[in-house]
Amino acid sequence: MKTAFYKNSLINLDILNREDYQKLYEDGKKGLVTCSSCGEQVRLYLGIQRPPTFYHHLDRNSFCDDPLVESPSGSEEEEDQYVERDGFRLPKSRNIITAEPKASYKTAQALKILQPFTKQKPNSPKQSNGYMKQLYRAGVQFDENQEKAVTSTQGPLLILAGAGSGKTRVLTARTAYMLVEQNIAPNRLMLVTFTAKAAAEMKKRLIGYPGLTSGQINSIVSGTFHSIFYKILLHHDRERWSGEHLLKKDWQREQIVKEAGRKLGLDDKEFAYDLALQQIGLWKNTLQAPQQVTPETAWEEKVALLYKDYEKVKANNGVFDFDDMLIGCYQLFINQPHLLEQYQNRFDYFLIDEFQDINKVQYELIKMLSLRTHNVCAVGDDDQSIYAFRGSDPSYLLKFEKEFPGTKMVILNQNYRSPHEIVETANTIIAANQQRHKKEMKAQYALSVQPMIFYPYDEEEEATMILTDIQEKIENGAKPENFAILFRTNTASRAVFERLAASSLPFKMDQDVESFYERFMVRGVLSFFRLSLNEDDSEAIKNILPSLFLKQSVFRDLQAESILKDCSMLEALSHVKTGFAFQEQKLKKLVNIVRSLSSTPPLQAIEKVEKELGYQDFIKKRGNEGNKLEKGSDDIRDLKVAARPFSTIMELIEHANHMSAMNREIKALGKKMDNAIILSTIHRSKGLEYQNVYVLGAVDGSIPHDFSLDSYRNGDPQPLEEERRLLYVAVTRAMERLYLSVPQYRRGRKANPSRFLSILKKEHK
Ligand SMILES: Nc1ncnc2c1ncn2[C@@H]1O[C@H](COP(=O)(O)OP(=O)(O)OP(=O)(O)O)[C@@H](O)[C@H]1O
Repeated sequence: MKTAFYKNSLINLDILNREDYQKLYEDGKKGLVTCSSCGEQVRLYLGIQRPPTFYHHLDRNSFCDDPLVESPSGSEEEEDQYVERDGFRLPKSRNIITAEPKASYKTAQALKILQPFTKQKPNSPKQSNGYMKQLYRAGVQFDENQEKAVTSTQGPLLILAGAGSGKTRVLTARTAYMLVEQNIAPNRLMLVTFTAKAAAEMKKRLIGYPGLTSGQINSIVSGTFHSIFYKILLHHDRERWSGEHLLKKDWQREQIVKEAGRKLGLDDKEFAYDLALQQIGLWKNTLQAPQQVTPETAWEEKVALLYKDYEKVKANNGVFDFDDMLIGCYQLFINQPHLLEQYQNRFDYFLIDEFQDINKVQYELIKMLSLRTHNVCAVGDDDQSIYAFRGSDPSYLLKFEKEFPGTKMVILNQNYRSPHEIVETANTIIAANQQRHKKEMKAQYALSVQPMIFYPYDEEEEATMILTDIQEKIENGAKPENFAILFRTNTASRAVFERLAASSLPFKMDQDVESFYERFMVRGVLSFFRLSLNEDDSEAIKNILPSLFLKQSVFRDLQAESILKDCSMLEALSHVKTGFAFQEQKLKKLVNIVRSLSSTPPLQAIEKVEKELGYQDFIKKRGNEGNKLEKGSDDIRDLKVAARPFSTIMELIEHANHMSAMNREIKALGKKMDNAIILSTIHRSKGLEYQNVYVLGAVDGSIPHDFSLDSYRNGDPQPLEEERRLLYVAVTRAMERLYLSVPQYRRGRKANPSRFLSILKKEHK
């Protein structure tokens, strides 16, 4: 059904502005839309599987005929036939207008897969015997290459394992094989994983393998680089490296750099200290001491000064951070060669997972420890290297054969996770990367269900369409834990979060994701709104000070002023003496502008804050502070999209409060929840698999991220290649179905489909 009654008018989906679909969808749920024929309540279907249509709420499968379409009278000008009502452009008459369709609905598209599926069973191992036979009998199968990777235990070995090719299976079987078949003492083996979770998963799998005792499994030296090397440090200097001296929390580290920043005259709330710490971590992980750093930008120059101070303060107070665990061990081995020798003799075999994400200090540690035996087994996939911003360097994987002479290489290219259609899509995407070992994944089966690209109008509709799709699938028997919604950066998940929070579906997300409305820039704008509603909101006053270029110490002056002059905190701003006539003048004008916000509709109010209260200038200034991943201006554009459904700032503030509370609640619940839809960044999804995967925002600027496009324009193609790998990682998480979302508008502007998808269309049409 294309037509319905809404706000006393007959509306037609083909003519309605596309941006109004979402509102119509929501009003349908409130019972405000009725059938054009029978008068029953109808709702708008906004999903992926079918084009938008009205359906009867009480009986979804019964549809009435649309009324006969009448031609518009030729005398009236087209525009005269419409009336604006509540921001909606509605036809004046109760007849349907058959004008040119204004909507640009684009039907979801199944990617046609050119390469037909040919069932090519991977070679079975020629003649497995000994422990391998036992594994087979226990139901753990291997193909020829997997078995080769398991049983080639002597000398350096590089296992290039594509996505879903069973590298976890191979690593665990190899460990078991060495212990049972080759009688290697478990404590001669070092097994390094990227996360503690992966190490636990490996142990869990090992317990299920034949011939192993839990005593043996527990004697293996396994864990992350940090956990293993920290134990070594503790063993040699328990006092210095005691856990109580560890800066466990980000805020502890931030406190030190902030203190250093104050000495440099940097503002606490204004300077991007989180990013500064990330940069310091990157320098540390690439073994660049403070005096060795060569800053490339003015921002890096400031961070380099903070780095110097940070290290000095830590040393003076006898505290250390996580990065120091690896650097400390590296220095221990360099300064005390006899200890290095001791550990070289202690370990015979090294198994390193996720080798593509190894950084310099980790690499150097393994290199020096394995000098005696060269028994290093590196497992990795250069196509899944996505942590360069943290100092990871896939070139260690690419140059492994050179660095470890006599390396044997095994390529695992059978994908056991996903059907042919998904594997082919992933192959096509990643083939465009220049810097990689060329390899093509082969699927084991085809599903005849193609990955889909769908085209929501914007982020809001994207969230609605995905939720509809999930609900449909759950009604057909799927479980919430079968779904993952993946995105490039956390801010991109706002609309999906809001839609899920309003539904009864269980979902969970990473613990460190702050609510969109708590983001620094967003909080700043909302604080102006809060002040317009309550002129004594002291939290809001504190939050707006940075954007007025006032120090936090001004807060105390304002408190005093408001008592002395018996005025509100907001009014007190007009009495602040900054010593700059221009600034004082601005503060005087500010009070009335802030007051006027309470009666301004949210979108205009945001613009007022930007233009009349100088927020745009503030963002521009902060934009120079080196943050290349998250721009303040993007947050404000996101806020405008989020604010669209609200007619007053009071409503918007209530919504923001509610969403922040939901964020805390979901995080608290999430820890205990296993059966839930997963909301995750692509980075965090690595190594995991889900039946149904939705990838948000497959548009330029999101994937690939804007900053990588900037780098590309400036002649550096590396970040763009990493972005392509990110899409590859996202796509290869899907075990059955994959949906790529290409919103037509993002952050209020027309968006272009991700350049990474153009090859799919070319190849697959
Ligand atoms: N030889 C095999 N036969 C059948 N199934 C297999 C085989 N090898 C691996 N699998 C299955 O394939 C899936 C993917 O394996 P695994 O999770 O070990 O892949 P991975 O290489 O670690 O993936 P990624 O790097 O993409 O995270 C798992 O469900 C695993 O049980």
